[in-house]
Amino acid sequence: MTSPTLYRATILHTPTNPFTDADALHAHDDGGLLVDGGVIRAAGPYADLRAAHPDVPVTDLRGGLLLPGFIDTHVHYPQVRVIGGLGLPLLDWLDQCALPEEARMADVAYARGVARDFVGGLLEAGTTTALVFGSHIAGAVDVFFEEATRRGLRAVSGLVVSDRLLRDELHTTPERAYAEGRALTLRWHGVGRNLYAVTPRFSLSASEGILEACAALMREFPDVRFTSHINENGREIEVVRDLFPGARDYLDTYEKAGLVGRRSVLAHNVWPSDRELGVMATHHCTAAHCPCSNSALGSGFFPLRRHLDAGVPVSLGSDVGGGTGFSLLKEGLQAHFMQNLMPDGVPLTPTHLLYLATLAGARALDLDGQTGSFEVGKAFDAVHLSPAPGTPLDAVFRHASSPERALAAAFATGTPADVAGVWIGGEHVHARSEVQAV
Ligand SMILES: Nc1nc2[nH]cnc2c(=O)[nH]1
Ligand SMILES: [Zn+2]
Repeated sequence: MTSPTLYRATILHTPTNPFTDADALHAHDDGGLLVDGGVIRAAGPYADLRAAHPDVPVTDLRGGLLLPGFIDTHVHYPQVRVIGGLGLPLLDWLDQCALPEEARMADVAYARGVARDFVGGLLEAGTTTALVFGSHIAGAVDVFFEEATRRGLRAVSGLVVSDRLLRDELHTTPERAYAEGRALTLRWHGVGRNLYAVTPRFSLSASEGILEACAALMREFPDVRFTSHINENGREIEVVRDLFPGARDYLDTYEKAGLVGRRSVLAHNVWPSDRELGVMATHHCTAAHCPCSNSALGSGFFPLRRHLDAGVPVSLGSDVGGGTGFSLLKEGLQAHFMQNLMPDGVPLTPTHLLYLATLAGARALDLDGQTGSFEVGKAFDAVHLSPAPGTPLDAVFRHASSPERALAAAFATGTPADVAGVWIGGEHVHARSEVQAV
């Protein structure tokens, strides 16, 4: 475990939900966090903490912003190398870009390289916890958890299962899905920072039999998480309707199997019915909003206001590789743009964006007792944004009239190049390599 450290920085976090609490943003120009054993033991003005703990070594992070580590609630590990397949709608993009690459994960050596690229990409973007769509290949899921463990990421992931309409190499059977999922759960769930997520790809590629196998796993391991896709694209929704003639709607395909609960995260939900929103709210099931992906694949505008009015929790996802990169700053900005462009959009402030990128994700994963904000008793999961001198963001930071103004600029123009350091459970898991001036 790490020794006690006092972090000094401009600190911002949202210990509550700004969609329901006008005072959700907590900002300290010269704040302090006392961290011991990876856990935040005290928080407040730096001067007060220094006076109370005069002998503890100080890590001075002034000149930037210290935020809770970002929480990406929808991202695909095998797709990191196919980011950028722009201009195709979902089902064509899957056929032409994503699925051929996902089939390559049968080669474990290849999967190892992909896992390194993927976990490195998350950490460099400031993501400290991620709900990760694993691979259809069990060996490649092991490789992912090994790499997440090596780098210290908080990973929630599992075997992706499908038994129709993808490619033969990616199909399994309900029996094998259950057996491999069970073995992976026993190997990884609750081991270190890892948690297991039962993950049927989407109802289009999942028979009732395989959804039932997923449900059997969840009954056996009631604290695993559940994730899948829903209501992303018009054509996809039509096919699901044809495949499940007895279902009331898309959500019903998961609901009938007993897969919708407070530890369920459904990605996209661009085209929900009122019934679906009502059921998601009743079960505290989260919608993971992936605005860059929705734009890149032309999926549509996420009806955030309808989700909020119905009481459905919403978090953010990068959806790499349908999405365009790992930065949740960029996802926040794109969410803001899209709401601005909608007739009934929700005006999103920097405080909303910070919440969506942090505590909302922790709540979606039922990890808000451990991460998502800087409250005493939580793990020290943090991202230090400190732009390189001479960049426009550096100029804004140096002249910002308030921490909130600097936060707005971080969402507007920040990138992984501005992530100077990342901590998970008090461990310094990423430090930006400084480019030498020539
Ligand atoms: N965006 C996205 N949607 C999906 N629906 C089923 N699989 C996928 C995927 O890989 N990406
Ligand atoms: Zn996805």
